[in-house]
Amino acid sequence: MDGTVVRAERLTKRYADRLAVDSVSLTVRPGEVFGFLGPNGAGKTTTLRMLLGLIRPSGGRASVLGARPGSPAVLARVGALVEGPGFYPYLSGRDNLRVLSRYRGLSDRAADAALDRVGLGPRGGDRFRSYSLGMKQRLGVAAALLGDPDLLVLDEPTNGLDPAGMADMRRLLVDVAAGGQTVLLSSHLLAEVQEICNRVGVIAEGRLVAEGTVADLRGADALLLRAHPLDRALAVAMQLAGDDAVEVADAGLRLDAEASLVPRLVRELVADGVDVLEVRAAERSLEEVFFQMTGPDPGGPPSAPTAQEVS
Ligand SMILES: Nc1ncnc2c1ncn2[C@@H]1O[C@H](COP(=O)(O)OP(=O)(O)OP(=O)(O)O)[C@@H](O)[C@H]1O
Repeated sequence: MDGTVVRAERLTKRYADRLAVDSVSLTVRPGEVFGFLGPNGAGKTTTLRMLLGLIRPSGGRASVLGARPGSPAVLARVGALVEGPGFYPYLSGRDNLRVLSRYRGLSDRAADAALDRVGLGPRGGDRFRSYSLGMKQRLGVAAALLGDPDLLVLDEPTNGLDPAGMADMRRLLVDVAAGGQTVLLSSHLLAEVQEICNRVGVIAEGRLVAEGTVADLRGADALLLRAHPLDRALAVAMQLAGDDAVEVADAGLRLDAEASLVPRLVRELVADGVDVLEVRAAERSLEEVFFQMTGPDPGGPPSAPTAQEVS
């Protein structure tokens, strides 16, 4: 393995004339929580299914833990929650896990350990059908954790959970990664990804539009300048930061430049007779970035969404 847990290269899936996944390349590194973020129908599940060897790509290739997705050596080291797991409603959570555990040649102890790991130990004797949605979802993660896999692949693990259930799930996943396991999860919830993921891949209409850390994607190195008169300030700013690095925004200027430019910028503005009213670092929220990248006019000004959910 070359230091990556998952490597997808131009992975593509076509259904008739629909390109569900269009040439997606990404890497997931050991021990990280990688968030695969995109609106409904963007191609997240299809990509995860290809990485698990559940469906065959129409093009491109992928390796998981250094081998072909779905190969027996890989399957033993990957735990997944992609389609809702089929649990027996009349069996207890513990017995459900023991069934799965035996099926995979593991001991009952492995099942009990996984149950404890997701905090369901005390309710392990209750029937599955009496579980809340959050508990069912946690049991699904416990099933994926059976046998301590090196990689956990989870499709929308917090889908349908209430805020407390979501917070529980987030804690659990951060805890899993802290123990050294790698987590690849998909989500359409920005806040969630922002909170728990080390790195993010953003997918829209089948295409990966960005990959990087949350800080990378936000592009923290920008400055907002309010000054008068604005046209003179614009000329000075362009001279210093470059023509393409300055745009008019929010009744001022936005410069793609590092904070180290501020003293020189202010000096030159003042020397040119410009009144400097405000200079500050601009940090875009991941939400703004997301809408900018996935919206109908990529690269245009972001809309101003207020909801945390993007679909
Ligand atoms: N078996 C299939 N046959 C035909 N089209 C499919 C099939 N599976 C997925 N698609 C289409 O591929 C596109 C991507 O679907 P996918 O389920 O991967 O998206 P997603 O990002 O996981 O969305 P969601 O968050 O709604 O699950 C959609 O347009 C979907 O209708």
